[in-house]
Amino acid sequence: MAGSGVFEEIIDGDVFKYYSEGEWKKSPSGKSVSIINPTTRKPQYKVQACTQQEVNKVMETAKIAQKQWAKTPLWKRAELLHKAAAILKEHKAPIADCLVKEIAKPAKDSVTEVVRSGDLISYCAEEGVRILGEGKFLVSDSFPGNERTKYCLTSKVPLGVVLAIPPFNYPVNLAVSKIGPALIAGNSLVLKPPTQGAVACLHMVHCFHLAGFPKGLISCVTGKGSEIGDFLTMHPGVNCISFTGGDTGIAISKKAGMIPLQMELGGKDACIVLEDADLDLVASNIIKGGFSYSGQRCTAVKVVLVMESVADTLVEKVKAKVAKLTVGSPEDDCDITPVVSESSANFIEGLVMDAKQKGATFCQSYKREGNLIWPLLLDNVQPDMRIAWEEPFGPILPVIRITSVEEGIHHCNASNFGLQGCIFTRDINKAMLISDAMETGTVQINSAPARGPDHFPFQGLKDSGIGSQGITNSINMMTKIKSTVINLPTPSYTMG
Ligand SMILES: NC(=O)C1=CN([C@@H]2O[C@H](COP(=O)(O)OP(=O)(O)OC[C@H]3O[C@@H](n4cnc5c(N)ncnc54)[C@H](OP(=O)(O)O)[C@@H]3O)[C@@H](O)[C@H]2O)C=CC1
Ligand SMILES: O=C(O)[C@H](O)COP(=O)(O)O
Repeated sequence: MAGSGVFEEIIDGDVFKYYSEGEWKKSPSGKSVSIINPTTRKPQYKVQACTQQEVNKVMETAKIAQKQWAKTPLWKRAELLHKAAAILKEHKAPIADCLVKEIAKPAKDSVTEVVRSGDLISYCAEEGVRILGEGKFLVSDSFPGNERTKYCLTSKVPLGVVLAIPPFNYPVNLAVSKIGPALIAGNSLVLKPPTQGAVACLHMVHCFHLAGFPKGLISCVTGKGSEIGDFLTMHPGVNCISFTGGDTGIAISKKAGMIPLQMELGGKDACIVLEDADLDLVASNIIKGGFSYSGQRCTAVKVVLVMESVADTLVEKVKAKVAKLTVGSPEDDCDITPVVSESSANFIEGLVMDAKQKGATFCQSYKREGNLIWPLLLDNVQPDMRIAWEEPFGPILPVIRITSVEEGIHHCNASNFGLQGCIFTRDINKAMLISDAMETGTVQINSAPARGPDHFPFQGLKDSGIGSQGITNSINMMTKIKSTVINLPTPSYTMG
């Protein structure tokens, strides 16, 4: 049960505490925020509604703790991260249970998210000691007009205080994908968890507490993004923001000061299917890519662009697989579970009704009970339908029939998003040409889009983001280069 056993100290009555100065605290605001269980649609948990005062305190202590942490040897930082990873994995069951109740993620996937997060932290520790242990040595005589009188030593140094804001769909994993790189690189970290997913995040933060990280190095302030978000992102104490979520990220990037930003935002990942594709492979990937976690993944397949000549066959294969998807509660580990909120379900329904009115072919009847929406494949979608362009973040998948590859590439590139895309063909030469033409951060050949494995680079173009994630890129992004130049009175060339 949440807040029991080793997690007892993170709860006060029925309200979960926030984490500041190495301690679990109640907000003097006396206010709390309810977390609604997407399945029951009833309040499940409560968290503190932190105020600007608490944010100020957290920033102040994060700055002080970072100075000391930057002087902590890399191997010691890595050792603590490995310890936190082990504790997190040891307590995967209660944390996964929070995910089931807060975001209706199927039970098995919830456990996978926690285990994957532990592995991610350990990989950060290993990668960090390697890449941060190396710098550059440059000599001056490679630039015209110089003798060898200057040696330049460069190293990667921390940025300071990193603000991490993850979204609801991977609250734990997308939090540690920011925490791990920030800490190994010598930064301190302030986490603002998504409201849906906050309790899972608080449990995860307690695992870092139990591992023995210094006081103030990690903090976690809870509350609605709409209430404390601006104060956090515009806070002068923040030296870097790593954000994953929707359009909010675009607004943040306009408001944030002159600090490095890492933004992973929405996507409308296209799946281009050529005539020579293995249609069974395509159908399986459309199911996995389009419907896992009920389509609530930024990397979900969000539009299928299939050559007309194979469209009928492919649609039949996908329909047969959709019929086998189980629909119900996350506790029962169903494939399709309730979407995160009523407003999200209403938004999805709006897209479905628009497609209906404009003449899309419904491969199943539309069905909804509360936040639970049955999987739906929409065929013969046309460019004037909203579903052709907008991200449903739900189990609804549009199919657009194309008569040329160029038409598919054009649709993909006309989107304001550019996260990932995929191509199915047996011809690698064609696949490469199409991949090069697609304006997306990643193109998968013969598989559905995916962020993982977590050390792969992960980036979005256009409205899909700024910068690149993935463990190595995040560590590098959360550092800056510092040079020290040794000036010699006379040229000196090293002899062998
Ligand atoms: N590219 C990627 O890697 C991913 C992209 N996404 C995208 O995220 C969206 C769905 O996730 P969702 O969580 O609803 O996204 P949101 O953008 O609504 O929220 C993301 C985070 O931002 C917080 N937030 C809200 N308002 C502010 C603010 N003014 N300032 C600072 N933070 C704020 C939220 O807190 P609170 O919950 O309290 O409102 C939450 O922690 C989809 O568009 C999806 O594509 C999702 C996952 C991965
Ligand atoms: O949050 C998301 O949706 C992701 O970053 C996608 O992750 P996945 O491809 O591993 O599901």
